[in-house]
Amino acid sequence: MMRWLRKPVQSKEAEAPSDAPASGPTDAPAQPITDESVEHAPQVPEAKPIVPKPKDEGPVLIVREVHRSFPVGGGEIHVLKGINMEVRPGQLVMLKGRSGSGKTTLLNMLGGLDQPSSGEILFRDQPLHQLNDDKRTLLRRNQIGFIFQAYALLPLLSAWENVELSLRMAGVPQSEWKKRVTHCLELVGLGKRMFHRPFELSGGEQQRVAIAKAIAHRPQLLLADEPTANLDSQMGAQVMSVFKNIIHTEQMTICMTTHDPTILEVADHVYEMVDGRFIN
Ligand SMILES: Nc1ncnc2c1ncn2[C@@H]1O[C@H](COP(=O)(O)OP(=O)(O)OP(=O)(O)O)[C@@H](O)[C@H]1O
Repeated sequence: MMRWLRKPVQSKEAEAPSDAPASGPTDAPAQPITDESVEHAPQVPEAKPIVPKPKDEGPVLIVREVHRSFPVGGGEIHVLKGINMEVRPGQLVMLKGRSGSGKTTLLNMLGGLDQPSSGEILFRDQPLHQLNDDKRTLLRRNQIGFIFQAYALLPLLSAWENVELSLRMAGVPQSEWKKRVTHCLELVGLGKRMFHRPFELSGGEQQRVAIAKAIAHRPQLLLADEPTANLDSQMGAQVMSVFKNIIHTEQMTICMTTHDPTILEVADHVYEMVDGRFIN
């Protein structure tokens, strides 16, 4: 479901690119997942760390007593009811819970797409809950990557062009595009599919293009809303394998929502949400 689109929040990602260069680690050598290895991947393959986990310099995200209510009709619906959590560098954190429990509402706030009714969200010590729209847009553009259940690729552009577009939007200098696009597509195992358009790719391959697109500008934090929901179990396992690989090679931190109990075992931490609260 295109859940992010129905929320009354604004993304300015489509506006003119910022001049600020993307920050983050320099290209670590890609540990390519070849098309062959990905296609024959076991359930959830172990990622081989080729560089150490990112140095733990304190939490990437701190969430304190977050509440979120929405006006509905003449009243109000209280969706998040006092969320506390912490995400540390290099972690893969999952939010699990039934439909309607509030996972997407929380993920939107972690990415600065929406703001809490009360409470605090610190992203690398920056108070997301206090930043205005323009500052949150800039922070998202440079430091956060998003992956949606429905891939969100531009259908007329090739995999290459889709990833390149994200570098253009983030204001990354053009001289870096070729190397970075190649690196990201190889990293997700699509070195041989770079010039295919979305309709020429399988669902799993399209999701991997979406991942390459989301990480191209080297965000510190990658947020994914049900990234495996449209995929069969083998393709879902491939996506999880790519996530583990990205954490090690790109020094990123990932927070995702899921319904799928079969992928929970690869998480470093699972928060279970019931009716707007964590029960663990
Ligand atoms: N903008 C909004 N206005 C009113 N209600 C909203 C709004 N956004 C979310 N809600 C409500 O908040 C509740 C939680 O929604 P949310 O999308 O966060 O759940 P979820 O756990 O992500 O569900 P799913 O697994 O189906 O994606 C739902 O009852 C939903 O209708």
